[in-house]
Amino acid sequence: MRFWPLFERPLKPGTMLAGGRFHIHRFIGKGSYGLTYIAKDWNTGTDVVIKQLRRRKRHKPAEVAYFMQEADFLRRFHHPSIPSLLAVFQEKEIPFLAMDFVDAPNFEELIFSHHHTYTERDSFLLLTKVLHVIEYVHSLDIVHRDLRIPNILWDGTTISIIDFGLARSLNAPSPPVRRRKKEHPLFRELSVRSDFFALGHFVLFLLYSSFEPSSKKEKSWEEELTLSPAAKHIIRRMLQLDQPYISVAELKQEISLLLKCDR
Ligand SMILES: Nc1ncnc2c1ncn2[C@@H]1O[C@H](COP(=O)(O)OP(=O)(O)OP(=O)(O)O)[C@@H](O)[C@H]1O
Repeated sequence: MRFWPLFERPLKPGTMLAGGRFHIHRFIGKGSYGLTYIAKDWNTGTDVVIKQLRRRKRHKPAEVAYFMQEADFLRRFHHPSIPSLLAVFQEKEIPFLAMDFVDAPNFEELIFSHHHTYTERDSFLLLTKVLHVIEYVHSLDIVHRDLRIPNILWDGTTISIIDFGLARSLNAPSPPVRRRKKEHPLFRELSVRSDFFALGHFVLFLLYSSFEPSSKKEKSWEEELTLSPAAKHIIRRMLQLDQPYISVAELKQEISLLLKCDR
């Protein structure tokens, strides 16, 4: 059996990939599947994101299939809020994929580093923008299954959705569902409901950004947040505490009523 060190050293800045087309600028993060970099694409002169499968995963067919599936989905999408796939290639038998770089902060950074705060109205307006993108994804019978705040980017004008590594097709066989330890099973369900469940948490993160605790006692979001009855109703349905939504259209309709009443 081959032994691979647990810590895999990222490629150095200046490394050339794909026959010199991509030039690594910097390493930006490590996901469960591999390593991510910002690079320059010499074909266009623009910055791109390059994902590299971990070396020890390259001989595991399921891991390679997961990795290639993200490339497949990105190839199928044609949407201004989803990065386009630029290339898929191998270097020394390790698969890589290159996609557009989205130059915008994600909501984890906006809330916890930039300390942005969002009212109920702001939160549901932003949720509507995210839902426009997710409606497109669902129209292709694909569910994202990882709509956490680090994967939703906002430059003040455009929402972008990244990281389709856990996305699945609803009508084609896909690699088995894999669940990370401690995560709620409803996050990974093979159904559009998993995206509504995740976006219920997304909207709660936005709403909690302006929350000032008045006591040390931990309470539920319904007790802590001051929300309109319509907002509570929508979040309860997204979190499947009440009847789950069956489509983005149904959810968007309830949000648009809330936003009309709120004017
Ligand atoms: N197209 C992109 N444009 C801009 N930043 C990106 C893009 N794709 C990924 N990133 C950023 O690269 C970093 C690493 O992302 P990646 O998806 O590889 O890992 P992760 O999301 O941290 O891990 P995991 O997928 O295991 O949850 C993150 O900070 C992410 O925001």
